Amino acid sequence: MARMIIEVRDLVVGYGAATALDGVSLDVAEGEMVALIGPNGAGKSTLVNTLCGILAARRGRVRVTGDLALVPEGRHLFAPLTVDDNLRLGAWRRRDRDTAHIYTLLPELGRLRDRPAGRLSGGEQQMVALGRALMSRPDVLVIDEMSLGLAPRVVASLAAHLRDRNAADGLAVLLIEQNARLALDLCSRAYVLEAGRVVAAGASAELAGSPQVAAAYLGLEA
Ligand SMILES: Nc1ncnc2c1ncn2[C@@H]1O[C@H](COP(=O)(O)OP(=O)(O)OP(=O)(O)O)[C@@H](O)[C@H]1O
Repeated sequence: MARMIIEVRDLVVGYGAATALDGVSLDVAEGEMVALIGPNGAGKSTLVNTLCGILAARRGRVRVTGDLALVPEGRHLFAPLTVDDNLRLGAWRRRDRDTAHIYTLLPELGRLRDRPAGRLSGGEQQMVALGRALMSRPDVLVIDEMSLGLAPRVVASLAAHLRDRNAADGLAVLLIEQNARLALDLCSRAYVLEAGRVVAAGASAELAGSPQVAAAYLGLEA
């Protein structure tokens, strides 16, 4: 059986009197690409912050076995620093901060390496955020709203890079997306989170074929 990289069991997380995650269980195995979809306010960011240790569980547990890197919503690049310097920051915990392999993996970044990150397009910035996360040579990437505000062509190219890293290096991915079509295309399994609870989970192909998911997330008639 594949080793689990992320294991979330019966997780309860809240803010003050409010409960944002109410008994969530979710797994990502080694080399697996898993999607988490859900509407605004479902609890997706709360889960990301709990996985990263920013928020504490009130009940249940979160276990991450291996190195996790986050591609955060909104990218959070250092605008005045060059692309190359932003990439280096992704390896701040490592002795090896050589960026050469990132330009091989993501060739689009090569011609941008000396440009300030703040003067790049949204798509270029997202590519830098992905490269920065890959700098730590993680076992699993948690990607929060990768496609937000980006043109379909850019999204397709980011998705192709993720597929390549998954196929070539066994990189596991937890893709948190409002773009359900992208998430279900790219990932083999998916969870649907609504109001802090997992309301559906399973193979992406099965979820995409379910009338409820199709109607709520894919814009198709139930
Ligand atoms: N700092 C906070 N204090 C109080 N309540 C919060 C806080 N952050 C989030 N919440 C609430 O927790 C619930 C889950 O929010 P969360 O941001 O995790 O959802 P989300 O799925 O990431 O939404 P979005 O897609 O809009 O980013 C929501 O009801 C939200 O209002």
